[in-house]
Amino acid sequence: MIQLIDIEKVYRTKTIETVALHRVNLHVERGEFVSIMGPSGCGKSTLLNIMGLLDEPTSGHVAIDGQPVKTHSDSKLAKLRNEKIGFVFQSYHLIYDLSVVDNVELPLLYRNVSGSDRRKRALEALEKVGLSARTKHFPNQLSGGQRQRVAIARALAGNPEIILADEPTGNLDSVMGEEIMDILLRLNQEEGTTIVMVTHDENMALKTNRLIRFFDGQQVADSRVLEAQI
Ligand SMILES: Nc1ncnc2c1ncn2[C@@H]1O[C@H](COP(=O)(O)OP(=O)(O)OP(=O)(O)O)[C@@H](O)[C@H]1O
Repeated sequence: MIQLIDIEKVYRTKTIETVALHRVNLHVERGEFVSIMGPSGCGKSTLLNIMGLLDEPTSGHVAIDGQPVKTHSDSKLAKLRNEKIGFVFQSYHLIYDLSVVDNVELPLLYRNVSGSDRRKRALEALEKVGLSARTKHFPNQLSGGQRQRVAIARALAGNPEIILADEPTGNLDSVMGEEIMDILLRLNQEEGTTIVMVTHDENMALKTNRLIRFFDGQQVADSRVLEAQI
């Protein structure tokens, strides 16, 4: 589904060159729930941004459904991102002046979905995350776990094939973190959504079906490769 081939990412400033990713080869298959772990600064967010077509590698290439995206125009990349990928971030990235349902509708505005259809899909997405009773609230009237559920509903409203989640439980206590994890597991198991999740929490990572560890910009372990060797 998403293939990273020989990815290298180097950040250059006037004085420093940082190799954030080095020779990364990774194929995320449809239906997988992959967790990515590794110490701070090892390149996890950089990896997720490249997978999500938010950033370009310095060399190597990304393919979605077997199609290399290297030669795509910015507008074609944006369309692909909007149609296939949902993003969930540690700090929710909600718009605090908009109600819950308006936040969830937002990505559909860019897809020319009619107003009534937008509302219907947003309400369906909010139902999936158990927030039907909070649609008219504003984000600052919600708990952290509820805000993250709004962010997941926003990702779901676009009906994405893949969700990329960067430490989705990082700001939450363990009970709320478990709730978010249960929602993601349900989406993966019942709806077949492919999920790639960066996490610092080993317990969360162990619930997913593939765990990849990074260190200094390189993959150092992949549970799927280990299983294949046993
Ligand atoms: N825009 C940038 N400019 C320069 N260096 C950067 C930039 N973004 C990231 N880096 C560097 O690239 C490396 C990887 O960063 P990245 O944010 O991907 O790590 P991470 O594993 O997600 O870290 P954390 O767990 O702390 O979020 C780090 O050394 C970081 O300082």
